[in-house]
Amino acid sequence: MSHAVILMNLGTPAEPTPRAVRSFLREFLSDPRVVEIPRPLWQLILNLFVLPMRPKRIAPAYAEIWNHGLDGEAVTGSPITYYTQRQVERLRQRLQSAGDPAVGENVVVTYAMTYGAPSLEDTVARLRTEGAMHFTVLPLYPQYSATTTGAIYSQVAKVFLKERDVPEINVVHDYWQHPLYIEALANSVREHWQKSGAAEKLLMSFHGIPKANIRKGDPYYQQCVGTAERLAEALKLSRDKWELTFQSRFGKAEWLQPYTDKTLVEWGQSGVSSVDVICPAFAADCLETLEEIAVENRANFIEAGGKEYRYIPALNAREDHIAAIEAIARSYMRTEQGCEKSPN
Ligand SMILES: C=CC1=C(C)c2cc3[nH]c(cc4nc(cc5[nH]c(cc1n2)c(C)c5CCC(=O)O)C(CCC(=O)O)=C4C)c(C)c3C=C
Ligand SMILES: [Fe+2]
Ligand SMILES: [Fe+2]
Repeated sequence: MSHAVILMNLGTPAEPTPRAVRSFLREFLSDPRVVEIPRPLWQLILNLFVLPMRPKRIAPAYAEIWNHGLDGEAVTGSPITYYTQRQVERLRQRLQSAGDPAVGENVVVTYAMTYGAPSLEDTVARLRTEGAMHFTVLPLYPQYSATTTGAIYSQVAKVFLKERDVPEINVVHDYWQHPLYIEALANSVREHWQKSGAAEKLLMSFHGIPKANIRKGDPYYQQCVGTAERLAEALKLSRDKWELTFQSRFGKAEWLQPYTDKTLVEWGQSGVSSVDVICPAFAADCLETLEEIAVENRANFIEAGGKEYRYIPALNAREDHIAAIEAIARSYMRTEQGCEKSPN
């Protein structure tokens, strides 16, 4: 009998083809946690406009990042899956060699994706047959949003809906202010500065969500601001040296601002010559960092007059990141509770 730790991230298409991207986007964008437009209207828009067109446009971008890593890392397949698998391996090593008998040999570490494969449902079913009694689900989203972490809570509830003896489940809510997460981010910036020198500005770009979600109570914006302020403080950066922006806008509604792409163009035009970009909301490099930030926005900035643009990789499987993830997982695991089966 054992504890199972399940790392979760968004997911990715099975292949970088329009067909596979369409199937992934259908599942992802049909989730009412992600798009809150009333169902019949959204299903119409999704089936008439988004799914016939977007996959053809996005598949070539996926093809560009497929098998491509930063700093010569030999990535295979989709980077988000590759890095999540490396995180699992490193966390497994740390937890299993911890010498803590309550955790030690009894802990199983694996991952699931909210959309695409492997699903949470399949993963939990497999772990149950292997004897897992306690589950710690760790969404790799440092900042809570109903569109990401909230969607995982919904899936957890659904997976156990038909079970009589529901196991003990802990879901990590957020970790934007965890000191080890902030420290790992700060270390990654400092290492980058040591290698390449510090640029004029540090841009902290977070994945956006619709602005209306914040008005309805999503705490995501406040947690992004909190993260950015803590990171700037750890780096001893004065307020004029950094900015917080939001990327990856989707659809016609107003999203959180300032927008990353607009800010970089304005900076290029107004004489900012060098910029370092970090994406603290992404635990693993993926399409939104490797393509949108490292390629598209670089081109925007240079075209607008900027000279040097450097993307600081996501924390991925860095040891200090895994140390943070380990501490967060442990704080949610009730190891003092044994894993024995109830007497019958
Ligand atoms: C309404 C649409 C979307 C919301 C809200 C949203 C929030 C959100 N997403 C992430 C993290 C990731 N998103 C990724 C890709 C992606 N996101 C959307 C749309 C919304 N995201 C789309 C349509 C896509 C697919 C690409 C595209 O068609 O543009 C990814 C990368 C996946 C990969 O395969 O590499 C990540 C990671 C967060 C953190 C977030 C809210 C906080
Ligand atoms: Fe997204
Ligand atoms: Fe246990």
